[in-house]
Amino acid sequence: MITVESVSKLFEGIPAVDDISFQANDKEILVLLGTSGCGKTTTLKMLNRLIDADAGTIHINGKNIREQKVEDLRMGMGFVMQHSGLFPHYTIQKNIAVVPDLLKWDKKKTATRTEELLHKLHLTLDILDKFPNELSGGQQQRVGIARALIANPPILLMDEPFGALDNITKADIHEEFKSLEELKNKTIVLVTHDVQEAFELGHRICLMNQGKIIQTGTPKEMLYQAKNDFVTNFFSENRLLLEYKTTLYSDLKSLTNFNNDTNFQFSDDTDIWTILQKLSSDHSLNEDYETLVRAFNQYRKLQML
Ligand SMILES: Nc1ncnc2c1ncn2[C@@H]1O[C@H](COP(=O)(O)OP(=O)(O)OP(=O)(O)O)[C@@H](O)[C@H]1O
Repeated sequence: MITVESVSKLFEGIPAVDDISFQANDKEILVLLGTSGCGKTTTLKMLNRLIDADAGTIHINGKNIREQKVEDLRMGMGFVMQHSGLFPHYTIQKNIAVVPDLLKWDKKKTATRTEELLHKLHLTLDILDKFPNELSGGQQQRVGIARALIANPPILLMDEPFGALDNITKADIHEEFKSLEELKNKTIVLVTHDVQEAFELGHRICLMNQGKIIQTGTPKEMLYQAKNDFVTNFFSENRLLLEYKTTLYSDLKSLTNFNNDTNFQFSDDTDIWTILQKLSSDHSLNEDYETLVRAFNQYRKLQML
């Protein structure tokens, strides 16, 4: 568990991060969300002491990060940097082997683990002898993730890990990311300015503005229990889509007017957006589509009461 308490950071007297507190629970994906310059990256870098906080404390599993060696701290954390952060003059193989080399792994162990990760991340072995600029943006970002995961750290810090991808590629990668076994037991703090990404990946979201955390909560809490107008306005542009994506089939099943006789073949944790997309691709399912939309609208009304 990561516990951040009353942490601040000033650059040239100006607060970049201003008295923030939050917790990232074990095995959750906590997203730091906000517009450019609001202090997300500074916050992330304070967790692994790439930047030292000026005030406040950060504990990881109960240990103050100031009271341990920086190298030890960082060995327990993978860091995926903005724009992949690969060393341009290193081959992919060398880029991935940075941490194993520091840990003095033998060559065979590094090669085996590298191959395992490339396979899991759907990368082919032929990229190992290439340089980063010979790979697509998506491939580079996957290599960045492989590099961060190689020594299987319990914590993963990710700074705009999918930032260079277009929206269609992003949506595919989000799905894949969520289903990666390798990530399931990790505590992940992920920085993004992309609202949809925050909603698709985050178990909880810290919404930041001007160095402060305005609200922390689940995606649903952000939508239906917004703390103030800033939060409401931040999500207003995509609101309907976000509501579809955060509402699950199980939420609607409990509604009294939901026609459960219809033979919906969806699991309880499927979101309504996904179900509507599937139903809309088949005209014979028009009635099911209508039933679902009616139930969704009733659910929305109840949430907003
Ligand atoms: N090394 C630095 N020196 C001076 N000012 C800095 C430094 N690093 C960050 N800042 C300033 O601190 C503020 C927060 O920056 P930070 O990079 O944390 O924001 P961010 O939310 O991650 O933005 P982005 O999404 O654009 O990376 C900004 O005003 C930035 O200009």
